[in-house]
Amino acid sequence: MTPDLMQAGAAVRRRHTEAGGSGGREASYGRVLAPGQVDLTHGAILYLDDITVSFDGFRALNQLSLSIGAGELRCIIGPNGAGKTTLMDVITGKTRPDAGQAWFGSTIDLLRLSESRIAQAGIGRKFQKPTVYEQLTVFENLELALKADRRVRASLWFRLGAEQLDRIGEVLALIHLKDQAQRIAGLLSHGQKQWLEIGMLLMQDPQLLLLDEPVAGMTDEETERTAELFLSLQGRHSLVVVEHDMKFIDALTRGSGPAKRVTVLHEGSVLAEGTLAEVQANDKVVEVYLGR
Ligand SMILES: Nc1ncnc2c1ncn2[C@@H]1O[C@H](COP(=O)(O)OP(=O)(O)OP(=O)(O)O)[C@@H](O)[C@H]1O
Repeated sequence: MTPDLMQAGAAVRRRHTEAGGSGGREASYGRVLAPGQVDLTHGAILYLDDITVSFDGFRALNQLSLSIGAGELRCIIGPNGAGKTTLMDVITGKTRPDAGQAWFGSTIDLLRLSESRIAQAGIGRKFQKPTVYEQLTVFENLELALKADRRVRASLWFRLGAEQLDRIGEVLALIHLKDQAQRIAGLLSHGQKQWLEIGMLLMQDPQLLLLDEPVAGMTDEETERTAELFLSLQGRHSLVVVEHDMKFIDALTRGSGPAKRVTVLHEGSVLAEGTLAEVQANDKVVEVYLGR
């Protein structure tokens, strides 16, 4: 972690202690119980510092440090075995690192939380394969995702109100499935199933979305529409997209809004970071990845 961010984080925790909280890691843990409250005072939604993960002595992640800004859309690329999936696993609590720190905002210590707490805190993950409920309609899938949200369950006793119906309508429009709301999900194309699953994640309004190879198996047109969808989400959500498809990365990083950064992983560490053009022009990147 950069010294200024470390100091800033420590100051926030100190202020909390002085205000009567328990302070330190316990304070971070306590904050997770108030969903939706991620401290973005310092601009970063995710901060990983010096993360190492070993499997039988092999370092899948090797002192990896990474910072994602609030509202940012970040692409992560890297050759097979670079550590991309392991990185996602650390962020979501599936894999515990041997060393390092992982913060969600300035105050939520991810290494202290279970996988389900991390999801509740506002980190949603989309795996490569869509896992929608094939027998249910598109609408019912979204409805179920909404009901899986503890906040909604507690307040609505499982009955959808106007606000929730509006939210489902909004997400249906975002994922280009408004006309398909009553269609059985099993009949959707592969790309549409992927969008539906992204929609299901969106129903829970995660602040950080992790997307693992979201366009694998999509047609060119579906890939293009997925890029549009992600670009429309930036700002409201922060997105980390792991992808091999360079055309898709190109579409994402060319889109409107602030310049998008691409991070290149290699052998468990960050090899390069910059705009797509910058990393493509980087000799080390060409050697280990793009030139293969
Ligand atoms: N549970 C595990 N046990 C042993 N080795 C593992 C385990 N998980 C990952 N690895 C190894 O760690 C390295 C990084 O794997 P990881 O799956 O994170 O890479 P990746 O960048 O996602 O690769 P790909 O693009 O092929 O999905 C690989 O060499 C992999 O074989």
